Amino acid sequence: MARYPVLRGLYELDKTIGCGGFAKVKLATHILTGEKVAIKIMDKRSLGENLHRVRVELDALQTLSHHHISQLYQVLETESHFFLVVEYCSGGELFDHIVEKNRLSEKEARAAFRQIVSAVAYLHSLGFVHRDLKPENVLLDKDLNMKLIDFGLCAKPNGGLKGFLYTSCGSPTYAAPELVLGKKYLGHEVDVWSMGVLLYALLCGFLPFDDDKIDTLYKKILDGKYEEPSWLTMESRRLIRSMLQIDPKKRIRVDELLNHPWVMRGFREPVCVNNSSNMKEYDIQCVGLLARQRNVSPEDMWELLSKWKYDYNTATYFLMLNRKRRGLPVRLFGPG
Ligand SMILES: [NH3+]CCCOc1cc(-c2cn[nH]c2)ccc1C(=O)Nc1ccccc1
Repeated sequence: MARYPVLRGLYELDKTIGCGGFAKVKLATHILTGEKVAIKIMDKRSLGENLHRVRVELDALQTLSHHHISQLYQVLETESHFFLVVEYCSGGELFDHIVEKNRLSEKEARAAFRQIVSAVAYLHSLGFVHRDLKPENVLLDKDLNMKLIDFGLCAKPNGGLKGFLYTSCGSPTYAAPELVLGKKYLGHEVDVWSMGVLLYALLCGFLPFDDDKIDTLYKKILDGKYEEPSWLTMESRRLIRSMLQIDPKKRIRVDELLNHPWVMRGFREPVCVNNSSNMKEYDIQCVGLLARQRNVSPEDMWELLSKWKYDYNTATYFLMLNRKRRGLPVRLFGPG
């Protein structure tokens, strides 16, 4: 008997691939396409006052569509649970890749960092801030593309990016000084700080601020002093220093990162911001195939799909489109 009857006939659950505060993530197979997905399962009872965060995450994920952000495919809700069906990233966590390789070369770190900056700049351009950027929340797909995940702490300040935030959240190790001090802060500035910690981890293989005791860790963050290993080039040191500025007003901005000399080295183009994966465009082959499967006309199928309800049709369409874009044959299993 399926543990979650609502998924029966739609997804086949496999192993658990992640366990967080009030969510667990399981690997699953989308039955109609045979594609692997990740399903984030949240028990409403354990959510408590975090229930509003799920609404914020859903609002964000239903708006976002970017090559370097784990795509939302379907949302299911029962009396006791939320289920977020999202893009599976078979390459696992960036964190594990850094540990495995000890540290990345400047060239590898630059390629990864450009993709992360692209996703964060896109997020900010839509008025969202992530607030929990850390290597565990940057995953890799099978082509080693970066995929940002976990928008459970993201926020959409009402005043847009000028709007202050007050909730202290995210992981202390990557938290900006103003967050640690509990001051009001601007979300995009704390995301830049966290990206600085991320870049440092990519290039060094360890964290700039770390300590087992939380108050010593906070002191180190507020002091803003960290080791600069000998292998760091002057340009890398300068970029990291500009991101790990204690005073958020002195911190480099995301739009300055897009064409920063270090980010541009070896590349002709600045980081592309609206690298939207425009999954919501009409594809005659996928619409036709799904229409036949559902025994409706392509017009009626598109009429249904273009409401983007993030139901099983949305998931099936997005997954078919994914396969087609990877040059794989588009097919559906099952009757019809
Ligand atoms: N720290 C990551 C654990 C949870 O894993 C995911 C979470 C989301 C997610 C959560 N919220 N939004 C997206 C999307 C995908 C994955 C995933 O594919 N993880 C994984 C894959 C292979 C090996 C190990 C882990």
